[in-house]
Amino acid sequence: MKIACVQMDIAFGQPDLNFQQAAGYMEEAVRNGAETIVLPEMWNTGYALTELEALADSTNRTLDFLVRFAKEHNVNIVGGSVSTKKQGGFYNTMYVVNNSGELVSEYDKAHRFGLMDEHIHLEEGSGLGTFELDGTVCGGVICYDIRFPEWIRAQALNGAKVVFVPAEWPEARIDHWRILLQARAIENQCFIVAVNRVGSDPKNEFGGSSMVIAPWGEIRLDMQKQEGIGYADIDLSEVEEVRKRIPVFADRRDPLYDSFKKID
Ligand SMILES: NC(=O)CCC(=O)C(=O)O
Repeated sequence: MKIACVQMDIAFGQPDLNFQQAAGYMEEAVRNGAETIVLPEMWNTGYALTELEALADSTNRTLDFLVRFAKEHNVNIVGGSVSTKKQGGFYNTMYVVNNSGELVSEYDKAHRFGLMDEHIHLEEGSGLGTFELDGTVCGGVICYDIRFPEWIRAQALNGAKVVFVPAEWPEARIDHWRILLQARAIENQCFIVAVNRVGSDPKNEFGGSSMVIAPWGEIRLDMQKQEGIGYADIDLSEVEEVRKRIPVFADRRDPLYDSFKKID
């Protein structure tokens, strides 16, 4: 699977500009042979959370755009995430469209990040976010979700061999980002494909460092703070190989963990 990570800047509260930018990067990725394109978190509006009533996608604009592009170019798209308006309120939503133009996942961010006011403006999702691309079970989580190891584990236990992580992660905590992603790859013995934005908004400067991490923990792509597209080829047989070498999944002891589960 040749993956293209789009580490873009995002214009604050300007969806039209962001759609234009994303389309440009996606066309470049296709020209360079990408089979799967990955976008960052909230790429339509950025964290313009107080303006969601006017700006959040309530018309399927994103989905139509991704479906059309995927079909026309025969490419999978992990559509980062966008702000959406649905019944019940606003969400931080990841759409995944396969290379036939079929929507294979619509995942709403499960854990809201208080330091960026998500708990005030957004609803939380409750779906798992696993899906299939080219016959491989994949997972998708969004940014702050990676601080919850049990959440990524749930995806791995449901078969995910590649977990995609779009983000808007500030530079101030970029060391957490790097370490958490590497830990999630090693403990779940899966590929992690993580795409963060660069640039800044009125409150934060963002740290880039989009990465592709192999199941043994090696960093195969590290974009640091460079704006643009990074590419990595991933060989899915590595997942089986690592899981055979150290059979973490076979050695797990669910009944033991359950017996010590703290009930509030
Ligand atoms: N957009 C986010 O979820 C940011 C998460 C973050 O910065 C963190 O430290 O966690």
